[in-house]
Amino acid sequence: MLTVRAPATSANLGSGFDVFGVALGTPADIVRVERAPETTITVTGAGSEYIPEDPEKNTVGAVAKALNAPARIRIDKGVRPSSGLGSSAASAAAAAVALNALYDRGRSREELVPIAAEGEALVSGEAHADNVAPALLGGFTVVTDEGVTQVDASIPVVACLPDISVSTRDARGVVPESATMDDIVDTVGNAATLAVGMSRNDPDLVGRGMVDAVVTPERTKLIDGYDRVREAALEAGATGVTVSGAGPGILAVCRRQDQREIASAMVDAFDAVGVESRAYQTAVSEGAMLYSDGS
Ligand SMILES: Nc1ncnc2c1ncn2[C@@H]1O[C@H](COP(=O)(O)OP(=O)(O)O)[C@@H](O)[C@H]1O
Ligand SMILES: N[C@@H](CCOP(=O)(O)O)C(=O)O
Repeated sequence: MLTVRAPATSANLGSGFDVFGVALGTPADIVRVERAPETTITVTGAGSEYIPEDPEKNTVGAVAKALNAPARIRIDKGVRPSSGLGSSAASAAAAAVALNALYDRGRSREELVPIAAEGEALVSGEAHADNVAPALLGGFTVVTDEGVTQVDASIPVVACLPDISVSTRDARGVVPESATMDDIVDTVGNAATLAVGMSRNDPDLVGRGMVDAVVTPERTKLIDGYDRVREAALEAGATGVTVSGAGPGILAVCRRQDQREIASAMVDAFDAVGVESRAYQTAVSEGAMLYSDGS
């Protein structure tokens, strides 16, 4: 049996829609695999009641099919589905690493990115790889049609997850089909600033580069209390705040000393609009880890 832990991820970071992503230290999914004649899946943990165990409908089933690696797969969810924290991607990335090792497929982590993205196509309609790339490679990743660029980074963040659900498929439905040239120029500048900030481990530059006037404003309408929570986080010292992935999670970038206060300000702000939430005080961290061979 092989066990893999794959982390939650936060995609987009505002200015990098469908391109940027980071691996988070917590939460994470744990996936265990054993060889079997046919793929079977069991799911326990956070939000497992909303996750299909049918291999045709679960992201890990798509990965097992793509690697031609049938297995008994057990998923222990730490990342709640429809969270904006790459829940479906965490399972897919973990399964890709585990099944690649179980069947000695010899694929590199980079080669596993499009395979894990097959799972995303299954649940959100498009094989966007901006969650599976950081879940597999760790740090900060830039995904384009030409491939993936990765840098290790260690930026403190608070990921605040309200007790509401927004499906990635629905949130992709509100993405505008076009943008003005002014907005495109601003977005390129912000994205470049953010990427430099990641490579320097500079929370100020990263926060400044998270601003996006194209996709994010449409998605914040789906999150009760977003403006209030964002203001509260900025007042408590966050250097930048945006929607995590497709939402409803909200990501605040910060300096380590401000992290605790930001977490409590965000939870209080959601509370003030009648929404329960939980805040993860974490950081940009490493990718999927192959834990053990218990056989
Ligand atoms: N292994 C899995 N983990 C989480 N969600 C899964 C998995 N397999 C299929 N799903 C489905 O994917 C959807 C959640 O994915 P998505 O909307 O992209 O949310 P998230 O942003 O948390 O990844 C839910 O409908 C869920 O049932
Ligand atoms: N780029 C995608 C990312 C979705 O992330 P998720 O964590 O919400 O699945 C998008 O913005 O649609």
